[in-house]
Amino acid sequence: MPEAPLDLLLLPTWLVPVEPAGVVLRDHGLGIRDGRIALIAPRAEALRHPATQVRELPQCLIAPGLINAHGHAAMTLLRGIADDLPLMTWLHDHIWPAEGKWVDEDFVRDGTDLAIAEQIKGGISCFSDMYFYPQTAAECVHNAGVRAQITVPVLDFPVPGALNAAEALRKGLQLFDDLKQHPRIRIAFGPHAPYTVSDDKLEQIRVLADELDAGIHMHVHETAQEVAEAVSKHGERPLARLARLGLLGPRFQAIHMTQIDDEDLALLVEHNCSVVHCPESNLKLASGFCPVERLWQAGVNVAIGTDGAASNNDLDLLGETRTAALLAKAVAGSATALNAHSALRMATLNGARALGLETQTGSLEPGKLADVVAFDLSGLAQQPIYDPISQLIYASGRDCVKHVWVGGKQLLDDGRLTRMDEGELIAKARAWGEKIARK
Ligand SMILES: CSC[C@H]1O[C@@H](n2cnc3c(O)ncnc32)[C@H](O)[C@@H]1O
Ligand SMILES: [Zn+2]
Repeated sequence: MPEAPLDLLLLPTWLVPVEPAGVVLRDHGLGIRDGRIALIAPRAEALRHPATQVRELPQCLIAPGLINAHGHAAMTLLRGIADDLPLMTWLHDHIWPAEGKWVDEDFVRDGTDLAIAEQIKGGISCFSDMYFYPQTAAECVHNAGVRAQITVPVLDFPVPGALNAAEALRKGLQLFDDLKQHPRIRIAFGPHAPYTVSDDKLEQIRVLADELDAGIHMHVHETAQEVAEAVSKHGERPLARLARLGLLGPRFQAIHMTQIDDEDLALLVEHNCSVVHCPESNLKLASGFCPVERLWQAGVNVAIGTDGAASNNDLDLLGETRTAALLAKAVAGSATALNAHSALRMATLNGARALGLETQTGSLEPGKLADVVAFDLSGLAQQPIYDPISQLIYASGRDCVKHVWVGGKQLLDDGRLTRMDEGELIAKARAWGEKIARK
């Protein structure tokens, strides 16, 4: 039977599949059919395949869509509200009071839409979210066409949208049920941090996550103070406590991990956990430095996240990847640590692996979902091009992002959002800013 035509054939100058590692294909085509990558072949061969639409992308590099493995999407509406403070002052004296006062479903809807738009414009095709009213965030993701892991937030105290952890889990389980067949949304558990979630709730989450084969996404070892306080209160480091409670495993996503001793590293390796590195949030809150090179050499899967816009203050994963590559060298004391190719892998395939999506996305391989970003490297600041990946990571900003496809659907076309109204998003964000600033 003759092959069905491709829906779309992309013809970039450079194609970076990420897997196999280190490969840059020049003058190749990528064909998309039914939302998946159907073909990767040299240009002349690719052109022999009938295609409904052919898109020439001269001087563009196509890569897997970037994956922001940790954030709090709706916090875009709190961007810049409390800068230049350490984590606990920032959280206790500013962020939690502001969230208590302002966060409702409308806040989450408008803030999440803003975050999704910013992320798509920055080449992000998939993100992880830990915030209140996860059902509202899921609606935003559904409508926007992007891919996401939405986590069910669990804390020991009342939060917007849930009077207690039992209510948060009840609503969360409903969300698991409602969205179990969703093609772009994966629900996971989001116990906030070891210092805000008690053992009984963590044990409950372990049982539920095992039953549902779900991810567990948690801030862990964000600061030295967190670890020191846990040791003095409970005589145990937080990661060791999580191991004792049975939470660690390949579905466990440890966010931050700026403090890692030999036993911590052994636990991460033994349980095959992922670490999500958020270098800019760690720098801004002076939280500490994640030893990325040490983790990488030990075989731990390290992904990258921006964290929320109130501690970063942008959702620019390309910029975050550059920061990660530069910081890894300083922390390791070695300029060979985390080269540009490895950094791009962290921002794509390792993110997919952390979120349990590595068979579906994170690299450009036939059969995978067509989550693709096209970066325009034709600008003055990118010349000359010896190694396009070096140019992308070390010399390019998110203004180079030209097109984004998620599951073969184009969400960004020549820098313009195809499904979201940028003017409306800006107007809503300004209205929130004015309302919050007045009080
Ligand atoms: C459970 S909803 C998310 C909760 O986490 C807060 N938050 C944002 N950034 C951080 C961070 O770096 N460490 C700890 N907690 C953080 C956010 O404001 C929400 O309250
Ligand atoms: Zn966070």
